[in-house]
Amino acid sequence: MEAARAALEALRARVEAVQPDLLVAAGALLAAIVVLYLLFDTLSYAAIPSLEVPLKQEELAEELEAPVYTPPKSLPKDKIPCYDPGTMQLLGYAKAMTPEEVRAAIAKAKEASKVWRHSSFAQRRLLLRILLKYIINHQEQICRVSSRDSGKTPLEAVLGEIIVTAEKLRWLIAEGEEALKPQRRSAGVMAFYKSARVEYVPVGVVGAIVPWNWPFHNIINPISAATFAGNAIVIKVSEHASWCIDYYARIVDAALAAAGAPPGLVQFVTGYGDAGAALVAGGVDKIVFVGSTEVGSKVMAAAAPRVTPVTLELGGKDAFVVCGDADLAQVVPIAVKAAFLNCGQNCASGERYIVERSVHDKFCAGVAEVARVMRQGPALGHGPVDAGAMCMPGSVEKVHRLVTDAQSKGARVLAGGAPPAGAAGQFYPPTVVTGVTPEMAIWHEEVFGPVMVVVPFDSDDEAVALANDCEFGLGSSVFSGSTRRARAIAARLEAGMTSINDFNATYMCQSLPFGGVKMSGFGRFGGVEGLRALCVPKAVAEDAYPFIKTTIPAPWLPPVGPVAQPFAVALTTMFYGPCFAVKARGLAALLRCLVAPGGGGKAKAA
Ligand SMILES: NC(=O)c1ccc[n+]([C@@H]2O[C@H](COP(=O)([O-])OP(=O)(O)OC[C@H]3O[C@@H](n4cnc5c(N)ncnc54)[C@H](O)[C@@H]3O)[C@@H](O)[C@H]2O)c1
Repeated sequence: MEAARAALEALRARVEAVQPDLLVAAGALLAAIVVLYLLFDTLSYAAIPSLEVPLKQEELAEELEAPVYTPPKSLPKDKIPCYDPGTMQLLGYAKAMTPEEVRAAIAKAKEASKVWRHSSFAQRRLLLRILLKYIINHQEQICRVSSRDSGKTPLEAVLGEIIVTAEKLRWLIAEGEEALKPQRRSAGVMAFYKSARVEYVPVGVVGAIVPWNWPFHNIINPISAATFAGNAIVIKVSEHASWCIDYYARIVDAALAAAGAPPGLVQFVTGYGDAGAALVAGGVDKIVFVGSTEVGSKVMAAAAPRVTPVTLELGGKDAFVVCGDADLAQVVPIAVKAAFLNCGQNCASGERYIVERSVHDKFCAGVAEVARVMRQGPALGHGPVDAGAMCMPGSVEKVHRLVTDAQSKGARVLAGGAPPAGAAGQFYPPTVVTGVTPEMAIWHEEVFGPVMVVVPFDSDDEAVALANDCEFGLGSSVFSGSTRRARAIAARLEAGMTSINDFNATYMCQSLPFGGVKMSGFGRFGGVEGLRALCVPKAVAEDAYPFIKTTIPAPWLPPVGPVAQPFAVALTTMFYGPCFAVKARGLAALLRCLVAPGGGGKAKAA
């Protein structure tokens, strides 16, 4: 013991003697590594081309001087009126493209796709890096243009247009190639001498149809994934957010040119439903539709004659389950964001709040208090607001119809509940409704507006039943102080995505697939699955060893003899027999076949 202690003391003394030198050397090495890394990082950033995208006066202006727009009885066929939904000021007109023009755009994209499919991942990454650099350096501008066209507040624009887009680009740059690399697969038993793999081959031209709720993210999301997968893309934007596309298309075009991509790789289509229909029927190789369930089913039917594959990202009515043991101080602000972000105009918006009875009243009081103090107004030029305008004409009326229907059937409105009198823009206030029953339309219909519906539950089974009592199944959330309990509830929810103790956290993890079940659609967009869905998963098998190649066994060579089938049966038994004895029986039968008359191919000679 004494000897060990002495040895330890001696060792400590020796380490202490050299320690200062070692520390200095290690510190210097670390500093050198950090400096080198920072130098490399700065130089590689500087090497990414910076885009020059000229802006128009109205894209730069915080406040506009423009006439107020009064929607006409019938819309012009050849152009789309664009206006700021917060002030109703006319921004201008976008072209309503004809079906012929859409087909011409597809043809251009097809030509470009023939070149781009052979591009390297390094070139595709460069394209995304150029985009990311521009986006990060011009966030406020991109957001201002989105806010003006769609009514969202500048803060909401950063959250929904920029952050998720930046994360998507970062993920594709960091992990996209890994997801699309050929993947080795097992060759099986009878093909033991083969090497098998899946190659992810670009489909060609992706046709994407997107809604208006996040006009920047909704275009960069499919453009980045489609081009990274080696495709061209024709993207049909919504007639309710077409003004901003002029600027966003200039960004994309400049990035394509700087990355050396073929002209025509990304084509924008502005127009009404007929332009979308022309895109679906126009011979694209894959359709990604993001929009309502009603139009999504039409798109699916229209894609059927050409058997064009479709991914459908449709409506949602997310359940937000709050257990009695959840931390309400954490939950209430998240619940408010989940319901009211972008005026609730999100496919994955919290709509149905299912709250354990023990905390139901406290939860309602908390969210209603926040909803009541939220200021609403035009997004730009009038000081900060917490909620902006609703983008689509008719949305305010639709939301109000659902709220008043519920009220007339006994529901209670704790906050909001009526559009502000005399407001120039399309506003509906953050609204909290309780006492909702399944007889009310608001329990079933997608509101797509700033309305939080709260219902109580008494047992976890009831919470799950309430959450699943819905035609949609896109996102969902469960909050509980017990992770085990939250996971158990989450596992039973009929939804494509679930966040535990958070809302929509799955979307911040861009490696995850995005999509729903039931009437929320099928197929996945985003993540590894979404990226691969923009490719043909081509199966390839080849000889694994140069000295073994496939030959047709002699008994099977025509004209076949009587042992041809017994030989096949024996071979099957030998390879797939469930135990060694059965396999041995197969081998014995195989040998018998080979020595039988005609077994060595003599039948042919005969
Ligand atoms: N699941 C998701 O990822 C997701 C994301 C955002 C929005 N949404 C859903 O989108 C809906 C709101 O968006 P919207 O009102 O723009 O949806 P929408 O279905 O009315 O329109 C979507 C797009 O389809 C086009 N279109 C219309 N008729 C068409 C046709 N016959 N053929 C082809 N295209 C046609 C429109 O011009 C528009 O560009 C909500 O239901 C929302 O839940 C879903």
